[in-house]
Amino acid sequence: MSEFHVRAVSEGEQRACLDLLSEALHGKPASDEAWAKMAPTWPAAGKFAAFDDHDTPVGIASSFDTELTVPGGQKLVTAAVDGVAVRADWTRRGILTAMMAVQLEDFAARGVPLAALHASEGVIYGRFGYGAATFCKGVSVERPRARVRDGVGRDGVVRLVTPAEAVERVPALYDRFEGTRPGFLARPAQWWPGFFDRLVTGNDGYRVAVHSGPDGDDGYVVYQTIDVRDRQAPERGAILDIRELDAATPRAWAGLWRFLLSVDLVSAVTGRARPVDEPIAELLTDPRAVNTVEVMDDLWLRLVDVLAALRARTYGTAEPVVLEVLDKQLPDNNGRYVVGSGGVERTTAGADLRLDVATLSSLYLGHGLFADLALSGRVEVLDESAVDRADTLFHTARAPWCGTFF
Ligand SMILES: CC(=O)SCCNC(=O)CCNC(=O)[C@H](O)C(C)(C)COP(=O)(O)OP(=O)(O)OC[C@H]1O[C@@H](n2cnc3c(N)ncnc32)[C@H](O)[C@@H]1OP(=O)(O)O
Repeated sequence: MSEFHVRAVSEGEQRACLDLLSEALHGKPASDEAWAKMAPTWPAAGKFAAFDDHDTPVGIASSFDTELTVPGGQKLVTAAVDGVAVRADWTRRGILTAMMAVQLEDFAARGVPLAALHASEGVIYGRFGYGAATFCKGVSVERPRARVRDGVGRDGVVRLVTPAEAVERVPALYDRFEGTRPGFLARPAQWWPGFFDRLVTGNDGYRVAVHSGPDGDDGYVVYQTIDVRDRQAPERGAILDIRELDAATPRAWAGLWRFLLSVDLVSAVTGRARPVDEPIAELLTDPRAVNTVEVMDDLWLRLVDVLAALRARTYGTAEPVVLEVLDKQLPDNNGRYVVGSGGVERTTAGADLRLDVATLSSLYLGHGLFADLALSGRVEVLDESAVDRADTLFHTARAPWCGTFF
């Protein structure tokens, strides 16, 4: 059987790695034209690959550095893992395991405290210390029933902008949203062309509307209408599907929703990746106009430097707890940590709760409860009274949400 070796990707090898990724995700190799556009956003830096005996890439693990907002508002450097694949004829031979090991060691050596990704399947990344840390919901709002409460969302102005204007304005606008929620991901310059620009300048009919309040532009929405009318049911109207909706203020948020629900010939406004606690029903006179159609994991997080990550976030008010953390891949993280409102230290005191790094990573941004994970055995309880304290310490007022695909 052929062997493989894992090493950093060199200049000139990126295109073969991208083709490998596209094929594993059942896409097509990039055309010369597509690659010319893509190349500047797909640098060799941050990429590790597995190569066969002929130095042909058979696995890829790519990432770029950005920042993630943690509870309390601090932004932590985060490796966003944006492309992982193994060629179909090389799977289940340990290539992903080997690439993850090299990648995590690289993050740790560079002092990157967090890593994050969106998982193609729920069973892949837990073994490497990642836990589902933010969730999102899919909603469908029945437009004929949806009346926005009087006086809400009327303070500003919403205007449709051209794709060129959206490409120019929205990145700066997006920077105004920093710190609004735990899980918020900064979008570096290399992110925009491949995701936002391609979407709004492409042929799928995406429209962009910008909200302006007293301090200027303060929110935007990207949406697409899908016309499902036919001769038998001309009254059905189109589906207006939200791809992104972000706002710097509650007023801008309400104004954008009021606008979306005012678009004519629309039967339903849908969104696939909204925050789980987005209060759409509260905006309407009939809360039953809103249907939650699914709740999905969103961002998977991995604490790479447990002490630095625990120290970076704030906590609720409760007596401290001692957490014992187990980390197979990065054993420097193994040990006990006393976590309290006043800060976090390593400790030799006895543990109250024992958990692996994937479980801690999924709780870190404020999603979920220690109590629930204790029920499933993912948190081992050594002191019963510590469970409530840990939940009070880690709770966040707003549900964590990422909202950026990469
Ligand atoms: C962040 C992102 O980019 S998400 C996108 C991830 N990529 C994809 O989904 C593309 C298609 N799939 C693939 O390319 C590959 O199957 C990968 C990358 C998911 C897995 O690569 P492999 O080299 O096969 O993984 P590896 O051999 O190291 O497996 C490690 C363990 O995980 C398990 N595993 C890996 N992938 C899967 C899977 N999709 N389903 C179930 N178990 C899996 C293996 O069985 C193995 O378990 P074991 O240690 O108990 O034997």
